[in-house]
Amino acid sequence: MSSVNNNDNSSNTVEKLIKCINFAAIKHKDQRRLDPENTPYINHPIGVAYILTEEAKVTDIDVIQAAILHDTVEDTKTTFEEIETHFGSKVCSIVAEVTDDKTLPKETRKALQIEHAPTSSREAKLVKLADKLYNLRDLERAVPRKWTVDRVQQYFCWSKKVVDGLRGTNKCMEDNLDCLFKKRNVD
Ligand SMILES: Nc1nc2c(ncn2[C@@H]2O[C@H](COP(=O)(O)OP(=O)(O)O)[C@@H](OP(=O)(O)OP(=O)(O)O)[C@H]2O)c(=O)[nH]1
Ligand SMILES: [Mn+2]
Repeated sequence: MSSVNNNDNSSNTVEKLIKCINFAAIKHKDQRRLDPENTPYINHPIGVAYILTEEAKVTDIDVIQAAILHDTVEDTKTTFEEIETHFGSKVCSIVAEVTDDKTLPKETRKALQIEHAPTSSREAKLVKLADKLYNLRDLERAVPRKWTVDRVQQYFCWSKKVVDGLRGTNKCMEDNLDCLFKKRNVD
């Protein structure tokens, strides 16, 4: 029966995704976005994964899992050991590539993103492109609490420098990002 075959593959994929979503939801449970509505933080990693599946047409399950988990180590007490134990070494390595070291000064972290973008793996580049696209769209939608108009513009300018190092990875996301940069006169 064909349903047996279908079930084998797709139920495994669904299980992996629900496991990631559940893990990230628990880890981010006390966090909110900085928008005026205090949106739950988990909307961001889920939205990043949704950009990858719906717009970028990415089907690599490791990339989608890494997208859902991408801010857990950076922004919560989650460790890379936990990620590796629950989700394996491939997903863990993608998450590691897109995780900033929050012990470094902000200026250094921002410079390192620009420096590391061109040499990162294709999988990490996909997650980074979707992360930037989500955050820039979010900035268009609402200005985060305590952010000045100038800070918003600086974020666009810095993002363009990171994105320039990620090019040649996914036309759909790069075109969408370029539209946003153009609207802001960022080049
Ligand atoms: N646009 C927007 N961003 C918000 C909001 N709430 C939280 N953020 C987060 O803020 C981060 C960008 O703010 P910054 O001040 O530049 O960065 P920092 O957290 O590293 O200090 C993003 O982190 P990130 O996802 O790790 O990406 P990255 O920009 O550090 O690469 C983004 O997810 C919101 O309401 N709108
Ligand atoms: Mn993020």
